[in-house]
Amino acid sequence: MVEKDQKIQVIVRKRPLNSKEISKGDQDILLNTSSNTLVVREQKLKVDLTKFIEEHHFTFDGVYSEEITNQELYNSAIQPIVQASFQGAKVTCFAYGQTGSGKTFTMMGEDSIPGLYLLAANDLFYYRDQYFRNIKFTVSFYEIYCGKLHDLLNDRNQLFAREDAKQTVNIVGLQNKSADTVEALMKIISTGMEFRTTGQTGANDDSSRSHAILEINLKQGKKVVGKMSFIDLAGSERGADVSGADFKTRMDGAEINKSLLALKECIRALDQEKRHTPFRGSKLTQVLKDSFLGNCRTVMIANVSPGLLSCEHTLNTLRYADRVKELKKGEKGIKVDKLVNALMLPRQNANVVRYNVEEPEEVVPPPKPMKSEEDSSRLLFKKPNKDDNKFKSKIGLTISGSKTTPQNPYIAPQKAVEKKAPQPNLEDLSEKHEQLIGMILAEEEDLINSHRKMIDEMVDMIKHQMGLLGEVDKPGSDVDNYVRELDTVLSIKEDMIRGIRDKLRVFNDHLRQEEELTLIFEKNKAVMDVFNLDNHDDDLLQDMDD
Ligand SMILES: Nc1ncnc2c1ncn2[C@@H]1O[C@H](COP(=O)(O)OP(=O)(O)OP(=O)(O)O)[C@@H](O)[C@H]1O
Repeated sequence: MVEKDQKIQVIVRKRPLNSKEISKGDQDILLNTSSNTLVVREQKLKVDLTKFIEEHHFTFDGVYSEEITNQELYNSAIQPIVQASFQGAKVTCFAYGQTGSGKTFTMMGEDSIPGLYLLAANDLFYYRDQYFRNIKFTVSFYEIYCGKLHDLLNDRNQLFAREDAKQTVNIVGLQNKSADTVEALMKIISTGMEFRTTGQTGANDDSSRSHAILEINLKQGKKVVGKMSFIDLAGSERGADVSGADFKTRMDGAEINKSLLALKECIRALDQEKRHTPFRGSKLTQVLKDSFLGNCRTVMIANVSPGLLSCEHTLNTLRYADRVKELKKGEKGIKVDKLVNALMLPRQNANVVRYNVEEPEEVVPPPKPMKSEEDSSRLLFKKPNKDDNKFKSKIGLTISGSKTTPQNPYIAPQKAVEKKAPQPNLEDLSEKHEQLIGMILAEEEDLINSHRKMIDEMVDMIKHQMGLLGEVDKPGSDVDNYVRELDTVLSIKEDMIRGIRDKLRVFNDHLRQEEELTLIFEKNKAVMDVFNLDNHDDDLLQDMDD
């Protein structure tokens, strides 16, 4: 399916809908249109609440549907690089994607279904036994969690990456275990998997917050003559996890984000044969430096969930994978499907197509309101109190000389509405006003809580920075790490301040709007009261006319 000797391949693997998703009524929104193209059918709502589908078209080196087995995926995309590792190449296979998109299923397999680890192990030993009897295998397995290295084959001991004078990155103290049989190799891997981080919360899904790096070295004597690495990357959605509950979660999310961005940049640099590759951008790319230099081959598997409910994450994964490798000119033919062409639907941009949905679709969440615009449309008035006449005296009414009474007392005088949209129904608006007040109260509470939380996080941040300074002051310290962490801390600080400022601004805007609208309301109500009185109090109107 994919070209055998490409240096970099980016492929997509779609998993089937699972029973939970099916029982929730989730729908498959991914369409394999060919062996290397995929369409995401995103359901959206227009401002007028009509539904439409936006199609996003992608092209990769290979797109594997839910029917493709691990074995078929392996034969097509991974076996060629396993073979290349016997020709001196450093080969790397990345699994990228949202939590639950099938990375572990692909890498480890499940029950009696073998994953890529086992399939590759079988072949490594097979080729060795057939053609390269003098080669031995050693294995290391470690993870990067919160920017720190932990040895999965040695009790999760912390490890340190050091760059030597030749700028080779060495991981000091990393265990390298020999594996003489497939079974021994698999045993080492499953031991390492058990050590994968469960994090402070003890939740298993915390493994999705770490990158796991499995390296199988092909050795002739002491010399490494080839290398095969499998990298199970942190859940792609974790990078966006910067609004987490505490400073540590934010740091962690920011670190994952940074490492995934740096990885993308490094692979792009490799693809475009750039002279500079930004390895130092993250701990992940720093330790993988060797795998990006010289004779190397990389396969990135972007795992995606098929359901509508995962649409946003799926699009993020595909966009990331799409940018990892820009297919060369001519390779990226955009195929707009025939139905869409037949409908003469407008193309929004290179790979996005939209059309209306005729049948009512289910599960379409409404778009998030745009803060400034939407909120102002909710501007609300107090419920009119028919007995409340105090405005009459407060407001100087300017009603035209006529005594004609409007049919509907809720309509303000003609003069007032001439240049404006029709007047709102005061009953409705007063109800909405109550909602605005509710919103303001909730915003106030949120603002105060956020401020309190910011102060707590600032304290954590200061402690962290003191630790960082303590580390960098030590002789032979990891300055790259210091620079990266400082950068992360500062950007978290900026985000935090920006976040709270935004809340403050919105809160202030709402307060102001509420004041203005109450005033407008009072004027309207006063007018209304006058018209109500008109039926009963000719003397008053006469007074006002006068
Ligand atoms: N290709 C597939 N065929 C059948 N089932 C699959 C496939 N891919 C994934 N699944 C199922 O989907 C579920 C989630 O997959 P998996 O645990 O591999 O996701 P993950 O990306 O590794 O998530 P995490 O980051 O939480 O470890 C599992 O129950 C798995 O059995």
